[in-house]
This record gives sequence, C-alpha cells and structure tokens, in this order.
Amino acid sequence: MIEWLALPAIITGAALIPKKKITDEKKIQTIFENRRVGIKKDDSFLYPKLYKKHDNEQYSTYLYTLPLGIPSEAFETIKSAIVDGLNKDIEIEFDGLLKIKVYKQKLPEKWSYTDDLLNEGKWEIPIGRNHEGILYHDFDKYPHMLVGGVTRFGKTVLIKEIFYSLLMNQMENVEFYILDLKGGMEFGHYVGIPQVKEVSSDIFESTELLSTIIEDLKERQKSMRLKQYTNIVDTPIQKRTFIIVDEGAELSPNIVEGDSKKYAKFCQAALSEIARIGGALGYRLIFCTQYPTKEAVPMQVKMNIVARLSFIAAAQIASRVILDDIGAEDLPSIPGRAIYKIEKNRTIQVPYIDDKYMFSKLEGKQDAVINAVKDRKSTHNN
Ligand SMILES: Nc1ncnc2c1ncn2[C@@H]1O[C@H](COP(=O)(O)OP(=O)(O)OP(=O)(O)O)[C@@H](O)[C@H]1O
Repeated sequence: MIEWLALPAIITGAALIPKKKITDEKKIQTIFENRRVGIKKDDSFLYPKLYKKHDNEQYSTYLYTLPLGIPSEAFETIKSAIVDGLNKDIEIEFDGLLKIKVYKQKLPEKWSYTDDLLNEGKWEIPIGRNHEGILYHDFDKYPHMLVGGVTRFGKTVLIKEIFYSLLMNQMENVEFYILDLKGGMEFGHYVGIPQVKEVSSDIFESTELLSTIIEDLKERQKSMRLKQYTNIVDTPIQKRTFIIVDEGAELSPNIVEGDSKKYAKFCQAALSEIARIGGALGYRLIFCTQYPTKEAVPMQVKMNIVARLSFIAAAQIASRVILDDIGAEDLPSIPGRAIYKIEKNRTIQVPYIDDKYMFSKLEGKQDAVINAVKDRKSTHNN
C-alpha cells in the first residue's frame, strides 16, 4: 500500500524538478552539429571549437577556432538557424577566429524619426540603428548608394528619410532630381519644394532629365578641370546634386518594350556616367530597385557604388546583386530592417518617417526653405 502511495509522489516530485536551461553556448554547438558545419576526418566530424567567451552588458561574444577547410560562407548559411535557435539577434564576423556576438536585447521593430537626428551643415544622414547605436551615412565620403529589397519593406520610407535629412541639413546647398518611375505617385508632389529641380514620372521624362544632368556634368567637369580641382569635397564649392532613382528596373532595356528600349539604353548609360565620374563633381546617385538583377542594375552603376543597403531580399541571388553577399534573404520580415554595407555588413533598423511629420516640419520652416534657395551663394558654381 505504501508503495502505491509513493508512486504519484515520485511523479509529482519529478515534475517539480526545474528543467535545466540550455545555454546559448550549447545551443550554438548543437546547431553546428545538426547542420554539419564541420569537416569530416576519417570516421568523425570536426566542429568549430569554443576558444573563449566574453560578456558585457550588451552582448556575449563567442570565439571559435575552426578546423582548416571550412569556408566562411558556411556560417552565413546557418546564421538564421542560430538566430531562430537562440531567439536573439546575432552578428557573425571572421577575424582569424569565428566570432559570434549574441545580443541580450533585440533591435526595435520600429523607431521614429525626430529632428534630433539632424546634423546641420553636414552631408550625414541617419541610416539606422544597430546594437551599438545610431549609424550615419556620409554622402561626402561615400557619394552614391545602391538600395534593394522586396516591395513593402521600406525603400520609399528610406528615400523620404534621406531626402528630408539632406534638405534640413543643407537647405542652401542641396538640389534634387527625382526619377519616380512608379508614375510619379510618391514624389510628384515634391516639385513645390524649391530644392527639388525636377521630378520625372516615366522613361521619356527621365531621358530629358538625365540629358540635362549630363550636359551640366560635362560643364562642371570642364570648369573643375580648369581650376585643377580633382574632388569637390576638397574645394570651396558647397553645392551637391542628388539624383534619386526609384524604381531603377524601369530603365532596363531588357525589361521595357518597343521604342522605350533606346530611351532605356540612354538612361542606363547616363546613370553609369554619373556613378563613374559624378561623385568627384558633386553628384550623388541613390539607385533603388525591388528587382535586383544584372539587367536592372547596370554593371558600371554597381561597380562604382561602395555603399549598399538591402531590405529583405527575395532570394540569395538578389542579395548578392545588392550586397555582393548573401544574407538579406534571411532578414526577419520586419519593415525597415535592412543590411547596410560599407566594407562590412551591419544589420540595422531604419528610422520611420511619414509625410505628415515631414510636411508639418517643412511648413514650420517654409520661409527658411524658400529663402535658402533665393540666397544661394556664388560658391555654388564657383
Ligand atoms: N523604417 C520603417 N520602420 C517601420 N515601418 C516601416 C519602415 N519602413 C516602412 N515601414 C512600413 O512598411 C510600409 C511600406 O513601406 P514602403 O512604402 O517604404 O515600402 P516600399 O518598399 O517602398 O514599397 P513599394 O515598393 O511598394 O513602394 C510602410 O507604410 C510602413 O508601414
């Protein structure tokens, strides 16, 4: 009888024993093993070996030594498995050792733009927040930017955020040409802003707009050559001309039909010229596309753009076109989440801005915005 009574007590007792929590270290090791990230040697498998672990307030760093012969790409392919397994944000780097940073807090899914982010007089704009803080992109250091990612994940918001920051930071010196190839739907109403020189809404208007820019570019090239200027950033010339293209694929001769093909060829050649020599002359190209293919992003444009940003990509191949790297296909499906690449990939959350915020601020500064153009200094064209 006593035994019968003891049995449920043992079961209840077992249920009360707390389950041992699996550590992140153990989870990562299990993922290496389950995904076979290792090297087969004789009858066994050699996996990355934990060499050191550091902890600080924001993240833990795990350093692994690798058996010779594991390609670094192997870890990019299991990054999403580690993120899901740990349910935490991570970064992977190679620096002789494999370095996995596991963050204690997740990136916010949304953060709103405020004017505190402005940097008056500078060509820097807030590009996003990562675990280390707010990152700024400096258009005088990296003049052009290539942006990709599937539709509805934040390209338009990013363009607006860049536009607004530049306008507010450099009212007197900035000018914009916008190729809004989605029929002028998003940026058509920006033409009222005096710093916006022109908005084109189809391939024909874009051809005209780009031929004006190319003529102007040749003039600037001549005048800078006469003065023996090699790069605008080292001269007293303050003016910068931004050319924003959304959606770049609409200018691809392989995508458009009939007569439009010859216009598309011209537009792609003009954009290539701007990317190739425009940077030193003060032109800044922001080329956006949701169809990152070789046809949509001309080789010369891509090769001359160091700064890349990709929202979630449809496939590895699309990520490679934008970033020259895989990874954007595995981003979580959070609007505004992106990989920003200058030399290395950084996962960021782009600040959120909407027309209501932008236009109410612009209205508040209406006089300053208008007068900034009227008062443009002779240093513009020098
Ligand atoms: N940085 C962001 N933070 C939070 N939410 C965002 C962010 N960017 C975009 N979103 C959300 O995603 C929606 C779609 O964004 P957006 O219009 O910029 O996408 P898109 O990629 O330009 O799409 P399309 O190609 O259709 O124009 C926005 O209306 C907003 O709700």
